[in-house]
Amino acid sequence: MEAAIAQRIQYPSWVDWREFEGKSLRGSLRYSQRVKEEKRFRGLALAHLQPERRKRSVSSEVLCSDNNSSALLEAGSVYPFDEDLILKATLQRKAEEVKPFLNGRSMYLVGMMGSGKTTVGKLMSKVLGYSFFDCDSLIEQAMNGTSVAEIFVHHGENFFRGKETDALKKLSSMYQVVVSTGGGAVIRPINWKYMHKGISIWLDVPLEALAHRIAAVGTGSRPLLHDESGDAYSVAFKRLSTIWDERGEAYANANARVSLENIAAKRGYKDVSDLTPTEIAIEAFEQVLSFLEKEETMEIPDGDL
Ligand SMILES: Nc1ncnc2c1ncn2[C@@H]1O[C@H](COP(=O)(O)OP(=O)(O)O)[C@@H](O)[C@H]1O
Ligand SMILES: O=C(O)C1=C[C@@H](OP(=O)(O)O)[C@@H](O)[C@H](O)C1
Repeated sequence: MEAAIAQRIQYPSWVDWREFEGKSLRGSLRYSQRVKEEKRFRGLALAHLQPERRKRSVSSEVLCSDNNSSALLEAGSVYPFDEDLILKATLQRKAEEVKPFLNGRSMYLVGMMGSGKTTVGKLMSKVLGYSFFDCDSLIEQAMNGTSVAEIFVHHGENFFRGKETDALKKLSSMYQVVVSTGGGAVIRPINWKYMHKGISIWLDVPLEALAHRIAAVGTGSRPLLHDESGDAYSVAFKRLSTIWDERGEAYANANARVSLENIAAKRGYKDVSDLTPTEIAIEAFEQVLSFLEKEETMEIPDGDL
C-alpha cells in the first residue's frame, strides 16, 4: 500500500532521536521489514509527550513518504509508547558522552535528606559502569552494622561526623565510583577537600517534595528528623526547613547543580514529583558536561604557568 506518510516526531531536546532511527519503536508503530532494513523511512513524527499522558500514550500525527510502508497511524490517534525505553537509552548515551571527559574521576552526590542521592547515584553508576557507594552504609559497616540512628543516640552527631569524614577520605582515594553522601556531608570544609578530588553534584529539590518523600518512608533512619510531634509530612517539613536554614548555602559549593524545578519547567511538568529518577540522572550528566566544558575552557593566567 502506497501510503503518503511522513512521520514527524518532535521529541523534547533532551531525547536523542538518533537512538531510535531505523529501530522499530514499541507500541502501535508497525513498519514493513524493508522500510527498517533499507532505512528509507524519512521524516519525523509529531509526538506530544504530555506529563499526564507521557507514561501511557502519545498522540501522533504520522505521515511517511515511503512506498510499501505499512505504518498505520492516523492523525490524532493515541498509541501506547514506551517512553521509559527512550529515557533509558538517552541516559545511556549521556553517560557515554560524559565518561571520556571524566578521566576516571569519581562523582559525589550531595543534597538534603531525601533528595534522591542514592536512587539517582545508583542509576548513574550503572550506566557509567562505575561502582556505587552509599557513605552512610560505609559508616554503618565500619560500626559493625550499628545504624546511623543508633550511632547518633549512643555516640552523638559529632562522632558520626568524624566517621563521615573518615569515609569520604577513603572514598576520595578511589576512582570510577559514584558516591551518595549523607545530607550533612557539606557541613565540614574538610569533606569538600575530599569531594573536590572528584566532581560534586547537588540535587536541589524543593523542601515540600523532600517532606512528601520522607513522610512516605518515615523518619526512622533519619535521626535529625525525630524531634517533632505531628503528622509525618509536617514533622519532616518543619525539621527540613530548620536544617536548610542552617546549612542550605553549603550545597552551592558543588561543581554542578541539578535543580528539579528547572528540569520540571524545561519539560513542561506541573510539579517536580512528575520527574523520574532517570530524567534527573540525565540532567545530572548534562550539568556535569557543562562543568567539564567550563573547566576545560577556563584560561590559566600566564603568570600561573
Ligand atoms: N525522582 C524521585 N521521585 C519520587 N521519589 C523519589 C525520587 N528519587 C528518590 N525518591 C524517593 O525518595 C526517598 C529518598 O530517596 P534516596 O535516594 O534515599 O535519597 P537520599 O539518598 O538523598 O536520602 C526514597 O523513598 C526514594 O524512593
Ligand atoms: O542531613 C543530615 O545531616 C543527615 C543525612 C542522612 O543521610 P541522607 O541524606 O541519606 O538521609 C544521614 O547522613 C544522617 O542522618 C545525617
